[in-house]
Amino acid sequence: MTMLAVRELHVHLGESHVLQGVSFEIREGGVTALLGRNGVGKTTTLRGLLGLAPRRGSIVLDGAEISALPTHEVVRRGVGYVPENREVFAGLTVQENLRLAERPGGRHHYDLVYELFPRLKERRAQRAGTMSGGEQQMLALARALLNDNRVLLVDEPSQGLAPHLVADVADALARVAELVTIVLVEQNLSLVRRLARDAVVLDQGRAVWAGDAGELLGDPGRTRDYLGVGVAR
Ligand SMILES: Nc1ncnc2c1ncn2[C@@H]1O[C@H](COP(=O)(O)OP(=O)(O)OP(=O)(O)O)[C@@H](O)[C@H]1O
Repeated sequence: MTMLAVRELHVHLGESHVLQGVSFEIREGGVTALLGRNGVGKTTTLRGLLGLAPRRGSIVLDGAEISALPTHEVVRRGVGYVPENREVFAGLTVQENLRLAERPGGRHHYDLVYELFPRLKERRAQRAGTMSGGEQQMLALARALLNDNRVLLVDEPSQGLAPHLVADVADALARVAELVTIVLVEQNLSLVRRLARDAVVLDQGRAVWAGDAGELLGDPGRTRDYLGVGVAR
């Protein structure tokens, strides 16, 4: 089943026509990677889906058109966002960060979050800013999982993390992907290889390839042409 269908999405930022008619579909469940060279518009696509960037085009979430909705309404319909750089409140405790993320009127899945991330439970009284980067990334994911989300948009979760922390974050994302559909922007192709079932590639303001992530990453020519890198190990 299709969870998210994007048709002819356009975003202008300042003078730049960054997204020039992006179209793709995200299947329900698992991880779809949104890939492409630096600056191609991956973050802008996530922000456009959320209404954080002014957009034009069609965005259908689970059968309902959401492209004209304001951000808070898109979020209320079950689209969670884990932005780049984690953005946790460093001076607040883990528990306070989670409490601030509670979406009014919905259910809050503390049991799920603490089961998935026992370290957050152990550290619930600790200030977020004193935790490791990997733990902060888990807190950022936990904030999105606390609410009833159908889709999580996760931007560069491995950025700036030491390799052993990347492995922890990958384990967490793999478990989260059993519960909710994930759209993942990620430069670390070994992480993409491990987690993603499907992939969409952006280039020059459009989606230029979509299909099986393993097929893309298993093809050195395509990986080089689309992503500007050598073969992912
Ligand atoms: N506020 C802005 N005004 C004008 N141009 C912008 C603005 N924000 C981003 N851009 C440009 O839009 C393009 C897309 O940026 P975006 O961050 O979406 O790319 P990305 O694919 O996520 O890149 P990266 O892999 O480097 O994170 C870039 O060329 C960027 O310079």
